[in-house]
Amino acid sequence: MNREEFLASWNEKFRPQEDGAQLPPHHHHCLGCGPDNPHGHHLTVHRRGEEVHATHIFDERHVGAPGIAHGGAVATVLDDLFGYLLYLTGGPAVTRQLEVLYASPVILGTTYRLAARVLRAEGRKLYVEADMRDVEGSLVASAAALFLSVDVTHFDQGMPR
Ligand SMILES: CCCCCCCCCCCC(=O)SCCNC(=O)CCNC(=O)[C@H](O)C(C)(C)COP(=O)(O)OP(=O)(O)OC[C@H]1O[C@@H](n2cnc3c(N)ncnc32)[C@H](O)[C@@H]1OP(=O)(O)O
Repeated sequence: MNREEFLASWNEKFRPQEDGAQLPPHHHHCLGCGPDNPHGHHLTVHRRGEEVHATHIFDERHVGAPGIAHGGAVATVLDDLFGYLLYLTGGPAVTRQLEVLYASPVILGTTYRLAARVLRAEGRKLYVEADMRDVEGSLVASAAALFLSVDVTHFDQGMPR
């Protein structure tokens, strides 16, 4: 994606989102949610009140120990889910710090439910938390992160030169 295409999608992505709405992917090749990334998680995320929710099944592409999701893949999904809170807070930000608690193994081929929320905002700082549970409601992982808001020039660093 070039800079012009990225900017063109900006206003559409950060418009107000109704409760219940499916939120747009960060971009089409995003590792967490891009529908066109063959290595990605293809997360589908909805607004639920002041939270964002997703249902996810990890597969063989995300394996760590046999039959168990790699911890980095779990962190990727939690981090990307945090990125959806930005549609509720109204502007782009990036992860400055991410902490993941792995409560029990995440089993491939199993359905998990994820939810994320903003704890507080202080200037550019956005403190967020998320949890991932099995269908019985038991916690398998949780995360806390600090996002820092950025302006569009931040993303120039990744654009083709
Ligand atoms: C279309 C969709 C697009 C939207 C894109 C969404 C995509 C979502 C994808 C999922 C999320 C990602 O993976 S994002 C990708 C991974 N993250 C990144 O690549 C970020 C790499 N890091 C950076 O570029 C930089 O470190 C920044 C921009 C995050 C921050 O740099 P900076 O702007 O210079 O900030 P800095 O001055 O250091 O700190 C700002 C303030 O925060 C405080 N601060 C800094 N760290 C901490 C800390 N750990 N705990 C408390 N406070 C802290 C500082 O003291 C300071 O406070 P004070 O003095 O002001 O009080």
